[in-house]
Amino acid sequence: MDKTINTLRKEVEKIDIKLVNLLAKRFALTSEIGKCKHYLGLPAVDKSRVEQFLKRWKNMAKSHQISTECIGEIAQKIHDLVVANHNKHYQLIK
Ligand SMILES: O=C(O)C(=O)C[C@]1(C(=O)O)C=C[C@@H](O)C=C1
Repeated sequence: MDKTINTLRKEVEKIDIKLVNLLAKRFALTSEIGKCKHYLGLPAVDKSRVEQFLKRWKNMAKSHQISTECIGEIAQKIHDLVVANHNKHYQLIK
């Protein structure tokens, strides 16, 4: 049993590393988007893109049979962090 829990934890840790690496890549890309928005005079939030983003995440949650509410909260948090970063670094229009 001890061996099982340790093996499972090792797998979880590997996934955590992948998740954080992917998040770092996503934040780097959205930061570039923030720079583009600054030069193009666009606002930090793009409502239609947020809706698509949340819908995409929730659909993926459904296909994996995991909570759409939980995935929606994670997606919303990521979006809010991106918008905060856009506003902090690029002072985009509201
Ligand atoms: O695509 C953009 O315009 C972004 O700034 C990226 C992003 C996202 O994290 O996916 C964040 C803020 C916008 O409201 C929409 C989408």
